[in-house]
Amino acid sequence: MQASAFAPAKINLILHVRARRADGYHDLESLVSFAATGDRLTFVADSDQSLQLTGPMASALIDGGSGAGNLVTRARAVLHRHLPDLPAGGFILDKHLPVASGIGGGSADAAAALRLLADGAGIFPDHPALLRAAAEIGADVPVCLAGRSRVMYGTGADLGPPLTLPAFPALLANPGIAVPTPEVFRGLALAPGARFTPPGDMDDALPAEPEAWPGAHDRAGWIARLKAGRNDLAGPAEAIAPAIAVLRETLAACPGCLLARMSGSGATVFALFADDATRDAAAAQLHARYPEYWIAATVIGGDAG
Ligand SMILES: C[C@](O)(CO)[C@H](O)COP(=O)(O)OP(=O)(O)OC[C@H]1O[C@@H](n2ccc(N)nc2=O)[C@H](O)[C@@H]1O
Ligand SMILES: Nc1ncnc2c1ncn2[C@@H]1O[C@H](COP(=O)(O)OP(=O)(O)OP(=O)(O)O)[C@@H](O)[C@H]1O
Repeated sequence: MQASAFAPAKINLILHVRARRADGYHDLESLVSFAATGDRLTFVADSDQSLQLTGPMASALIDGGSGAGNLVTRARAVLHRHLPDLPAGGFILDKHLPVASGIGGGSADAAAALRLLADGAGIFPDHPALLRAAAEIGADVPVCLAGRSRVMYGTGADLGPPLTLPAFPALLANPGIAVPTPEVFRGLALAPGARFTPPGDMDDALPAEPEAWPGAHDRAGWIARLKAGRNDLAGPAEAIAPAIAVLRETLAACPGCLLARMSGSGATVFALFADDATRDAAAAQLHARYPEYWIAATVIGGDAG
């Protein structure tokens, strides 16, 4: 028996930092959505428990990525502690997303592994053991488990209800510069327990309820709402890697671009476009200017999450 699951890129459309906690982690509020671009994870029942890697980004993972440090292997080990009766088998990870790039590829892979193992064990994906395991594996794994657009709170374990966004033609672009997540958070320079002060000290709370957000077909409403938000990690990430700001500004200046913003702790920048034609023209322009960058023409929101 073989089963496969898509592991889509996670996009932080808005990411507001709230405070630095006593344990050093930062409380966040983030509107998260998903792209139609991602990795693919296949579970091969009854084969050995190995992890094989294929795909253009497989070599970006340390040690070939197939060791215990891979989040797919870790997901299995953590879930096994919660649910001892898991199906035997191995995984094949077809890796397409750039590693450590702010679009949660590892988290998406871990979430896909949890879904496949739960399915093989005849367990529903909303089983509490799955949610507990997800939160234990990493901050972005709970939101990746269902892969639906929603607001996430705290360090990622508290999730609002699913939201429906229009499907936006989009580009994802990564300059190939590693910006380590801990260093980006450190760049905020918040003391333990200190609150983050938003620009102008505005009330920028992100509501959870769908009624508080624009309707599923209100494209202009969504863009206005997204523009009113920020990614508070962009400043520190761009200080570490100024190429991110150049990329963001280049995308924002492309005809038809509605919004360009960094995702997560970077360095990937996403850009939403008015239509497929302007997106594809921007992709061609970007590729000509930065042939070494990873660029994916995709869709964010809609059916993709
Ligand atoms: C920035 C986001 O991508 C937003 O979706 C995530 O919160 C980051 O999630 P992640 O990559 O899974 O991060 P983790 O591996 O859990 O954390 C790496 C390091 O970043 C810092 N960190 C991370 C998340 C958070 N809310 N506050 C933090 O201060 C901590 O120093 C932590 O040790
Ligand atoms: N299957 C995997 N895919 C990607 N990274 C993995 C995987 N397994 C382990 N890792 C490790 O996890 C770390 C984070 O990788 P990932 O690609 O999820 O980061 P990210 O895109 O910055 O995520 P986030 O947006 O959650 O911060 C990297 O250091 C990487 O080596």
